[in-house]
Parts: sequence; structure tokens; C-alpha cells
Amino acid sequence: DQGEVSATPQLFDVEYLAPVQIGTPPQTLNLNFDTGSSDLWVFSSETPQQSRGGQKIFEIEKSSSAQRLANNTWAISYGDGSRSSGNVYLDVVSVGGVNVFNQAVESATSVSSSFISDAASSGLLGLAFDKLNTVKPSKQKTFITNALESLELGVFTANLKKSEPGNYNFGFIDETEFTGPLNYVDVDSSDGFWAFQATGYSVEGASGNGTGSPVVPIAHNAIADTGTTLLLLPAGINQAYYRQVKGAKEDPQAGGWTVPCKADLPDLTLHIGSYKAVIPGELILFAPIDTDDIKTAKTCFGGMQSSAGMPFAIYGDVFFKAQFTVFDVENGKLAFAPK
Ligand SMILES: N#Cc1c(N)n[nH]c1N1CCCC1
Repeated sequence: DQGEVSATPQLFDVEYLAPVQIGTPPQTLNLNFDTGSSDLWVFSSETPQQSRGGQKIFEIEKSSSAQRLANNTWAISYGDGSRSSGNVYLDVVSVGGVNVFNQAVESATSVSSSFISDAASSGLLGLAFDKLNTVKPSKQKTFITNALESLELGVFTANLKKSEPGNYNFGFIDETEFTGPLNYVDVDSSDGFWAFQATGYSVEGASGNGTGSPVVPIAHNAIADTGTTLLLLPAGINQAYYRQVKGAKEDPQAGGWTVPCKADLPDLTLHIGSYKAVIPGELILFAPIDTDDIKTAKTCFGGMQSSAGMPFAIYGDVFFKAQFTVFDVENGKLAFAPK
């Protein structure tokens, strides 16, 4: 079996939503596919009215195949301080035609403010490792773990795009979505994340001769996380990069590095083993912070920020807009390729 779903960016590419069918008859909800967590949770008929902000909800009572997983609950909190919790059901879940029966569908009875105010997202579909699932007392499996035996190839892939829909594929690798060979890297899933080792970076134009700075070996542990918007890297990489940008500054008021919206940003190359992952400078220009009109805005937030204080760097959506990525569940590997 195999399937493909669109991944549609919300305003300023802050998150990407994909359609998921849940229950019988199928109810389609747009969920945030998150390779940084392992719970599939939804706004539902159990979510208090006061905690809804216009999201489409999963109407549990309308699904003839929904079964309560008695005496089990879930509660999750994310790195940005957001959190949600509730009850657990088993039901049929389909993504791009890939069907999983008896998938744990976690129904929210409580959600924090940032979820309430995100009207477009009906919840999350976790794609990290089962170890991170929060259901207690019986930890549940992710959609991809449950789907694995039915998939042609034990993989899923991410092909996100700047300001236009991309896609997630399940069970196959579409060679038309990338160029050149796939570069495989080892994954350490012992903490439940798609964690890997990056070996350094270089900044185009840094040496002034256009061939880019020498590789600076700031090796760092990183996770591949589609649920994070930006590229969060060691402070030293941020300093070396933004020092090349006239008008860039680290502004605690803004929450990090800002650049003039008209800046011509250099490319950033992330060295992963022998692979050079090039992040085009224009992807490191993120949302305007002084107005909502990018045409007149003067100051923009940087698409790369510091991971200082975090246990690892986080390769978020900015990275996946530049690099086609294979999440090889079968072999516990990641693979990257330019697009
Ligand atoms: N913070 C954070 C975070 C992350 N590292 N992966 N997914 C996250 N979220 C999903 C929905 C809210 C935050």
C-alpha cells in the first residue's frame, strides 16, 4: 500500500496541514504532521465549546467504528509551552488512502491558548517514535508504526515548499521530488526523536570569494522535526551567519535574530557527514515583525534562530523547504537530497 497527501502551508509557512480521514463514515480533518512528537490528537465533540476557535472537530458519536479505550488518558506539552490532554478512542484512520484500523485517536478535553487560536488546525498527527506517546497506562502506537506492515516500502517522505502546497508520501519514494542521489545518515531514536549528527556548516560568500567560508566544524546533535517552523541551530552558527547580513541583529524584544526584509541573505550550507545540505538564503527570510504587509515591512524575523538551552538543534520546516527528506522507519535512517 502507498499514499500521498498535500501539505498546505498556513500564513507565513508557520505550519503545514494535511487532510486525514477518521471514523466511519470518514470525517476529514486537517492535521499538523509532526515528526517531533508521537500523539495523534484532535479537537472533538469532547472539546469544550469555550476551548474551540472555529476548528473542524471529530464528532465521535457520529463514527460507528469509534471505541473508547477505557481508563486511558493522554497529556502532552510541547517545547513552545503549548499543551493538550484528554481521552482515547480507537478508530479507523486513513492518510492518502493508507488505512489503519484501531488507530489511537486522542480526543482533546483540554487545549492551551495557541491551539484554540489556530482555527485551521484540528490537531496533530505524530510521526516520531512510539516511545514518546503520552497515553497512560497503555502507551499507543503512531499511525506510521501501525501502517508499516501494509506499506510497500517502510518509509514516509517530506517535501515541503515555501508558500505553496507540498506533500507527504507514505510507502514510496517519488524520484521526481528530488535531484541527485539520496544521502543516508544514521538515526539515534533512543530518545524517541529522529535524531542525527550534523558535522558543521559554511556560509556562502563569507570568505568574500564566493566559494563560501571553510566548513566550520560546529558538530551538533539535531532532530528532524516537521512540527517546528524554523531552523534552530547552535548560537555560534547564528552569529557567523547573521554577521554577514547588513542590518541583522539579535533582538531580545523580537525574540531572536531579525534582518531587514530587503536583505540579500547568503546561503547556509549544513554539513551532515559528507552531505552538504544547502539552505537558500531566501528561506532564511521569515515573517515580517513590524507590519503584516511583507511588501512594506522593514524588519523580518530570521528563519534560523538559536537552539541555545535546548538538548539538540531542531531542523524544522525551513530545512524541509530546501531538502527532500526520507524518514526510513524500516531501517532507522534519514536520507536527504536537494530538490
Ligand atoms: N514547540 C514545539 C514543537 C516541536 N518541537 N515539535 N512540534 C511542536 N509543536 C507541535 C504543535 C505545537 C508545538
